[in-house]
Amino acid sequence: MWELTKSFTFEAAHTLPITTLGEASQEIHGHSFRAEVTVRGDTTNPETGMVVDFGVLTQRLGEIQAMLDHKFLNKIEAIGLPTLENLSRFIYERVRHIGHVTKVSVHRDSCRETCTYFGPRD
Ligand SMILES: Nc1nc2c(c(=O)[nH]1)N=C([C@H](O)[C@H](O)COP(=O)(O)OP(=O)(O)OP(=O)(O)O)CN2
Ligand SMILES: [Zn+2]
Repeated sequence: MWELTKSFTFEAAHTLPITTLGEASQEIHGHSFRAEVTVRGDTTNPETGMVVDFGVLTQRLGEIQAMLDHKFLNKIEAIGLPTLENLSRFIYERVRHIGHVTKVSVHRDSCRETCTYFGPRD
């Protein structure tokens, strides 16, 4: 079994109305985010030797990055409130068709925070 991981970064603004961190989080402000998508496979395609072509991942993650980079995340209705939980699920739902996506992590390194989504419970 193999797991392949590809990451991308995006810079985005948000506001979180409800947090114990107070006013700074409630004002509109920006962060650098780093997202990692992991795809699992038991077999490789005998013609390519690959579980999934990183080129396919690069293409799809580029499209998702364009949806998020330099955006005000609160305006993207499909995210909901722009927490790391909702961001990781938003990305998972847009990449899951590529293969067996086991997890999507979103890191906010400046805060030393990471959230990982493993998909819905069966
Ligand atoms: N379960 C969660 N809890 C919290 C989340 C979250 O996504 N999931 N997010 C926050 C805050 O947005 C987060 O902690 C960042 O806080 P913020 O005030 O925006 O960050 P800083 O100013 O410290 O960040 P810098 O990038 O260093 O300026 C709270 N809880
Ligand atoms: Zn924030």
